Amino acid sequence: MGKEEVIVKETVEDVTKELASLVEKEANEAIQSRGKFIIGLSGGSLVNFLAAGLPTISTDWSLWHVLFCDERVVPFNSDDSTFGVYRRQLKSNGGALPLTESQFLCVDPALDADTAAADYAAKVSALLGPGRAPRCDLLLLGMGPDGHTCSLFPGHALLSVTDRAVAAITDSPKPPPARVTLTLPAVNAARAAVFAMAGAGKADMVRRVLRDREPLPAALVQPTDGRLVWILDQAAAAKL
Ligand SMILES: O=C(O)[C@H](O)[C@@H](O)[C@H](O)[C@H](O)COP(=O)(O)O
Repeated sequence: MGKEEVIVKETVEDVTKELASLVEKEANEAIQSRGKFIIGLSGGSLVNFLAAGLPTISTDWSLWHVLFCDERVVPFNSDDSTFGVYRRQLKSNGGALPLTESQFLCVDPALDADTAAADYAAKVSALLGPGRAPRCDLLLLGMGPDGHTCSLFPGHALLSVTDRAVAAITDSPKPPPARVTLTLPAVNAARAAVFAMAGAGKADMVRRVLRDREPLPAALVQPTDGRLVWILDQAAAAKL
């Protein structure tokens, strides 16, 4: 297992800054060593952290490739589409995120979930190489109130998938039901994985994962040869 760090900052603004500086460092190291930066994004409150933090960083944006740790199989103009949410950020305020749509590797919402997963898996291998454990430079993850991360839910059969990097789910307990997600082998192959979160609403689950070490999906994120970083505000860390 790689190295785990838990960073506790005072406020949500400090979480945003810490996350932005970590992304900047990882991006610039990846670009320096490998000529490109491959980052996996999630939805939820992470989008707000990134919309506030990314414009402050200094990097060669043209060398970024963005994929999704998971995505809902819904049209891009649906409020449930994670790409849709980021796309609105690209367009707002003259571009809150300094990236272009063509830099995103998207799950095709015109396909059914299984076909969309196969199509997304092909796009991921074209970028990262074949296999069940492609190596992203950085994955930014969220954690739901049940301890899920990506579309890996507690007790779900997808947690035992080890033979592929990408899988479909059509019975997600959290709507919408049809999604495409990276699997645990792909998540744990990352060079770095980061959970960033804030607020008292996260405190119980943060305790269950980080202190009690319950085998919830978020706790199964343990990059085998990479960094794991949790960035919390004081409210989210209150029960550690
Ligand atoms: O598709 C989903 O189920 C959500 O996008 C999910 O993955 C999200 O990251 C967590 O539920 C945390 O959400 P918050 O960051 O908004 O608390």
